[in-house]
Amino acid sequence: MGFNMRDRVRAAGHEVVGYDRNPEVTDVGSLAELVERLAAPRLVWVMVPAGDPTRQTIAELAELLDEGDLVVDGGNSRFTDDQLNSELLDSKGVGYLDCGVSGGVWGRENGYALMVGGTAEHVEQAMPVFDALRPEGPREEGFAHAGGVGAGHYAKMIHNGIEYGLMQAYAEGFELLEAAKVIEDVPSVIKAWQRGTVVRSWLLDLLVRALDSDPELDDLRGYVEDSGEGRWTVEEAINLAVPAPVISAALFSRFRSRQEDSPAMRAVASLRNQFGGHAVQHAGPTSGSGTTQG
Ligand SMILES: O=C(O)[C@H](O)[C@@H](O)[C@H](O)[C@H](O)COP(=O)(O)O
Repeated sequence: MGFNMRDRVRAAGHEVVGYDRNPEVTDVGSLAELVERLAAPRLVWVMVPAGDPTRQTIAELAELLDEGDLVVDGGNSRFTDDQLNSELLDSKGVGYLDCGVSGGVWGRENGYALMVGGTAEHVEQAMPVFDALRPEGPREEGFAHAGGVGAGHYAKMIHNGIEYGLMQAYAEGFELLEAAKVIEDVPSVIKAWQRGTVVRSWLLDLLVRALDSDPELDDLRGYVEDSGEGRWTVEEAINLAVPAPVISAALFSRFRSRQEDSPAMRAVASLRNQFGGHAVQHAGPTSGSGTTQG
């Protein structure tokens, strides 16, 4: 993603020096070299995996940068990391902004929506780069200064929680259409929702795109990873006592997708058999084929 963002910022006429551990895409051999190549005051955009990789990169930058420089963490860091990163850099006179970035692999062409946390002064310093990255059109439709340090990543976390819920709703609708005998052409129904309907959206457009090349989605296994944002959203819902049943269910559906078989459902089947003598299916080579009464 950083690679695409570099291209977009360059295309807007800015000097960009990129460092990546992959020698095929990097412009320089180290962070130290990157800092040397840029004239102060510098803006360093960190776009690495959340957690330790981001924390370590920022700690290294704190040693290399000069007073007046600015670091933007554009990764999907947890918002609670931002205060620590900001304090560390502040002790060296280096500014810090956290920036939630949405747009994925399409952002290079369409622009990236940006949600930023930090001081107004730092936001102003970085605005030429934000303007280069955000989608064309009114700034407020693809950019928000959401609040102080942490607000950008908080906004992105909630955005991603919503993303989980929306995807899950489309997915369940897809399965229901597939299961119904009365529907003869599932992709055409979903395609027809793209214009005029209440549920039209970019995610729906992407589902149509996926169905164009694989009408029953049977090239894929129903196995879904997560990279943290949905979990943090649910944790935050618990902390704030805000009911978030849709996002929670969407997160748990992903966990369920990774199980070959469900221990919980084995327990339910077993109990139903214990108290009511209801039929169960037995595991083993003939798994699923035999049922017995308790
Ligand atoms: O807005 C975006 O561009 C996406 O949300 C992007 O940030 C990424 O695709 C998600 O982080 C995936 O999140 P999960 O791995 O948790 O599904």
